[in-house]
Amino acid sequence: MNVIQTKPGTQDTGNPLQQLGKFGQSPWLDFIQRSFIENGGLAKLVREDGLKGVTSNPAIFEKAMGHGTDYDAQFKQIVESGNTDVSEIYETMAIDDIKAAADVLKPVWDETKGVDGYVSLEVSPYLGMHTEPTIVEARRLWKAVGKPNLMVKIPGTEPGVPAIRTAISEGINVNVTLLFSLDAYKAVLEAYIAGLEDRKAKGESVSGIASVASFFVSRIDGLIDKKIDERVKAGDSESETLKGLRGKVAIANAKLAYQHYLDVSASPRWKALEAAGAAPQRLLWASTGVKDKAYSDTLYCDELIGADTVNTMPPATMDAFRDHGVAADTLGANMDQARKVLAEADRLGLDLPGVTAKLVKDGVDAFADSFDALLGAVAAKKAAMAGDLVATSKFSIPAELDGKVNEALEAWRKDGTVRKLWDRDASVWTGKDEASWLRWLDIVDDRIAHLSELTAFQDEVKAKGFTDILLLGMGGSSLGPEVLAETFGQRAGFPKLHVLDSTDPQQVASFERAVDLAKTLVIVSSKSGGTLEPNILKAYFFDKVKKVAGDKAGAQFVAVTDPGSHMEQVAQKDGFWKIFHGEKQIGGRYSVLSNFGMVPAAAMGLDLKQFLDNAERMAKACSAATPPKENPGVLLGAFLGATGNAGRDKVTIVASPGIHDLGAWLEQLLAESTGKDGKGLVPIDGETPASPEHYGNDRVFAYLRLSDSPDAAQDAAMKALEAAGQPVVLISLANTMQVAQEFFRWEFATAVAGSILGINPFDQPDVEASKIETKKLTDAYNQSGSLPGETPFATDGDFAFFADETNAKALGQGDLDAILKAHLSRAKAGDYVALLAYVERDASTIGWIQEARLAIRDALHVATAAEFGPRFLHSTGQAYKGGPASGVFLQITADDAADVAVPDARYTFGVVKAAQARGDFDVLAERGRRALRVHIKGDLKSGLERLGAAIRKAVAA
Ligand SMILES: O=C(CO)[C@@H](O)[C@H](O)[C@H](O)[C@H](O)COP(=O)(O)O
Ligand SMILES: O=C[C@H](O)COP(=O)(O)O
Repeated sequence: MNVIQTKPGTQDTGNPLQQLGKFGQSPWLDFIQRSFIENGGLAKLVREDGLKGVTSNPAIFEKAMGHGTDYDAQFKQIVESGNTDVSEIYETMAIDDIKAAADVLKPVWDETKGVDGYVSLEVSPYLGMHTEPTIVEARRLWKAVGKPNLMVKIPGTEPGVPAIRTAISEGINVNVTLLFSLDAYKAVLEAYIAGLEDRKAKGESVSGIASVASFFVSRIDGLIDKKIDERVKAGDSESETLKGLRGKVAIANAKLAYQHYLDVSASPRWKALEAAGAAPQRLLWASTGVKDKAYSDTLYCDELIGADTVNTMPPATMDAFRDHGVAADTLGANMDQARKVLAEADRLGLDLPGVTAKLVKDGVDAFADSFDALLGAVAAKKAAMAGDLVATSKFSIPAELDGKVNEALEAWRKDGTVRKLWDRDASVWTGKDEASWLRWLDIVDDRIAHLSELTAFQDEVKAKGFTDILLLGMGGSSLGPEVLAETFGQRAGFPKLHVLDSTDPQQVASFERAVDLAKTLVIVSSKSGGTLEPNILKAYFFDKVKKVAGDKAGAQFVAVTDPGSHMEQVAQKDGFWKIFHGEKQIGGRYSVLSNFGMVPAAAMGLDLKQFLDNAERMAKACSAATPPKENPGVLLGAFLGATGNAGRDKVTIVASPGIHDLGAWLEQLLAESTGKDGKGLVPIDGETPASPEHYGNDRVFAYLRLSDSPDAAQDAAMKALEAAGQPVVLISLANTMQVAQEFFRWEFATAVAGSILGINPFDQPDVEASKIETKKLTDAYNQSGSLPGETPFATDGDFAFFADETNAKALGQGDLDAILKAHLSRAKAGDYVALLAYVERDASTIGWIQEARLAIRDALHVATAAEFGPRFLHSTGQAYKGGPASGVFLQITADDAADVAVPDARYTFGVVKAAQARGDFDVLAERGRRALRVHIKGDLKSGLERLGAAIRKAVAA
């Protein structure tokens, strides 16, 4: 704005700007910028040119804040003062500008007794089409600025009109923006009058309330002239008349609006309000910068000067008008000519109503676009300033996919879907019950608010001197805690966390041996409280602890469960030390930042404040106000969703050794959330990365890299994959505490990907199916003392092979080698092979399954999953049964060397595990999946060795 210069010698006679006052028009400035206020530029205009007001809009703030360094100092201070989201940053800075400008203009307000001296601040452009939120926002801004010379800008759209009436009736000064048509203006003036009448009816004063109606000018000519030019170019027979209308329609339209103002001002209805002290709602000419260089640059000033009006001019227009504008009473003149112009425009079919309707819509959209750009710039600046305080993501996407990801991001921006998501709008997904599953969005704030309960528990656990914590749970209730245990290890002065999520009798016995039950805190973790595994595991360990602690066993038990669950009743009956509640509106796989993760985190001695602050940082980065391209959760979700839709549905997770277990948690989040209705993402965790030729074109790679201790081989492999054109997202965590950020980022991304894939990411229909089949089998066992008989379709020594009829037919009657060859050779490009082992999960079985899966991957170039039952049933099991039918499944069961009894039940852990394997297999078969079960009799170790050799042989060329 320092381009504005007062011409020497104009002070005495008054330059054109100064002369406007003589004709009853107030010049306002359509511009705001911090440096311009701070360097005295604004005050100078007031002092020297008689400037009487300032208007701002989202586009103006975008220009001010989105570029340059004016706001850097305050920006830094806000970012450093705590966790803020981008809209809070924008608003703090915008409100400070508005307040500062209001202070500069306050003397004008005083002198003119509230006629002039206003500064306008617009409600969020995202609200333009919603009445109630607009009212709420107008009240909020009015209060936040707290200056008598503020005007809140509200769009004069159909939904805006009732908001204007309410705001006026509440004594809020209103600048009505985005007015293009006479009809819209009439409705707005009516709302103003009705708002004042409402006050009067309530016995409240109507004086001291100010309003302007911002009627946009140049944009109308912009569209009409374009139509004219097209018609002329096409050789329209009325070309000459059409050309004569260029640059005339907008002014004629404005003149008619002014006539309406005059008519209404003379009406008895208005006179009554005026007598009671009401001020008129003046017409303000906006959009007065000339767009067509062929016109005089003061066109929309010179022609629109009249009493009781305002012209808000962009800086360049103000400079031009000061320099060579002509101040004269023009607005009421040549009315016949104006009417003629409009009649001609109508006759020639230029469709002014259609043009103004389009301009309203375009105007709302354009302000939203500007706001997106502004918030995007704020977000980018914030991210740069945060450095590695927030884990970063970098995408490497081949061109053909990049377009699809960008399309998804742009669609999310245009449709305001991030805001809809945060508004819990189920239409983001399938429009079913999704809104009831979104409490995870604000659970971090909730836990921070209740931090003292968790830290008190932490202190008590420490004081009690437990040596171990045994957490019993499945899926969402165990995998989050497992990440904590694996990532952070034992903390000084606190017990060691062990997570048991198996019904394998050997595994149960191993865990029992690993802890000193007299000094162990047992956390029973089940959201529903009805899941079979945690219930029988609780029964087992409660019995065992009773043996060492007698009646005081309950004092070593804590339950984490949803309010009113069966587990809560059990815990109450058995006198558990504590019961922590989960949130019913959070599904298990989204529960890690609720008590399901935070209670074990507290017990193991994690710094909860630091952990939750980290999670909050990411939650803020993913906020409703952060546009998709800067929103880490949306970026990742769009990447996963759009590439998934393009056939790259195997999400291959590679994580640095220090955070390796994140993959197990991610598997359940992605697979359970998206793998349904025959669609979805199939997570591939723990596959050691290989050179590019080992992969097909059905993959995307997510590399979670711990910057302080990366793995060189992983780095090299991922670089090679990027170079080979595989889509890769590199997520860099500065330290292990940032796993808290990844929990939130990936939850958000999964919800976004679910929307793009067109599924409900919050149900798990196919997990339930397996549970039902398992229950049938355990019920049968309880009645008869044995599981229903089954006959293998083939046997080979210690191996027995089971399958449904269709699979059995496809696999034939051969020996181990032949059957495995027949089965594994069914895996073609784009398929995946999943090994599902129902055996103890320990170093040696993990080593075995890894070796087997890598042999398959390297020979067949297909994705592989290496899973242990029953834990995967609460995780990837959903996608295997409900997701894309591209899986080839090899289920591995074995005789149990020793079984373990379940208290008060006829069945044993071994029976439960067998029922789970069979139940799941039945559902896989029923879904037409390619599935084979191989049962190992006798010694497990040698059986696995032989099976491994057969697998390698089967896939060898
Ligand atoms: O509405 C007001 C003032 O009330 C203005 O700030 C208004 O937004 C601006 O004049 C226009 O957006 C500028 O229009 P244009 O030059 O982009 O056509
Ligand atoms: O992912 C959730 C598992 O199916 C366990 O459910 P739960 O927490 O209700 O026991």
